Amino acid sequence: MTGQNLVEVRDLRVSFGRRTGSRLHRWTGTGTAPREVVAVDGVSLTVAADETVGLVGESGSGKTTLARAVVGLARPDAGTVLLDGDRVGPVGRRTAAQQRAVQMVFQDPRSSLNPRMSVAAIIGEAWRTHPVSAPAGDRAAALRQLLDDVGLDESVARHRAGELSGGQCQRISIARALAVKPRLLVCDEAVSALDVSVQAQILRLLDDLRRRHHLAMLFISHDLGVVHQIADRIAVMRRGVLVEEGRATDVLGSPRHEYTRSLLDAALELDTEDSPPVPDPAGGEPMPAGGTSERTTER
Ligand SMILES: Nc1ncnc2c1ncn2[C@@H]1O[C@H](COP(=O)(O)OP(=O)(O)OP(=O)(O)O)[C@@H](O)[C@H]1O
Repeated sequence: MTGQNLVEVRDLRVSFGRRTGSRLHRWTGTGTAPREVVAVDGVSLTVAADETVGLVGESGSGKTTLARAVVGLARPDAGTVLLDGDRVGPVGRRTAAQQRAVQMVFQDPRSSLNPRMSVAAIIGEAWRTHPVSAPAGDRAAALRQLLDDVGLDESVARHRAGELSGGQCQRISIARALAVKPRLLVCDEAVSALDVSVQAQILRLLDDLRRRHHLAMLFISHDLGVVHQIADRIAVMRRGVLVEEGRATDVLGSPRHEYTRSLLDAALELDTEDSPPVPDPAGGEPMPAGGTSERTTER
């Protein structure tokens, strides 16, 4: 560990369908796992405090599995995840402080929140799970502040999650993560399920929050246009392997790996009709944002 690295992943390997009986490696498709799938194959990656690392790659390249291992939701076959230089295991083996330090924001904000719970109850539950982060004094004021931080009116606190729009739900997911005062936010396709205009708002919010709260971020997306807007560094994954990694401007401006070039070409070829253009860091044609994302309307 280099001192300022908050998270360091070393030679991580995660596979599925190998260890039968392991709940963490249970096949989640239909029928039985046909064969071993090596989702993450010897990946090393660091995220420094205050840094946003974008993790890109096509569907199935292993991004989510790597993220889940960082959060502690997937158990590696080999390799290590270090947090502040200390080796950390899966969730059950992490200290409360280690669990609190790494929070995840998922792709589908609606399914990651209980639709019957009020926003106040959702945040209250986060504080109950991690009491050390719960406000010592006025909880209502702390809740108002949290909602204000994510750009929501205090009246939202009374609403059930099921009554909110997709964009509002994602703001609540972010507020729930922030409530426990994490140091790393792992965002897994956190804007992919949102309408393009809402995507831009949530991206701005995340960028603003990470600066104000001095957060590090691992931002996962298959959409280079989106990652370009937020990442300081970009890591490119293909078939479980990290093929390229570097400063965002370098990776996007002069990609070294053929696969990165093909991702860039695909992004530039997309129909940009409803996507706000993103300036090309190399000074060339603008890159579309949100072009390859699934899109749903907010409600
Ligand atoms: N629970 C699981 N059981 C078996 N195989 C899995 C499981 N989760 C992921 N995989 C496999 O691991 C590989 C990597 O999947 P992963 O979801 O990590 O990729 P990804 O890059 O995040 O893709 P996507 O963007 O589509 O989510 C894929 O081949 C996938 O089918």
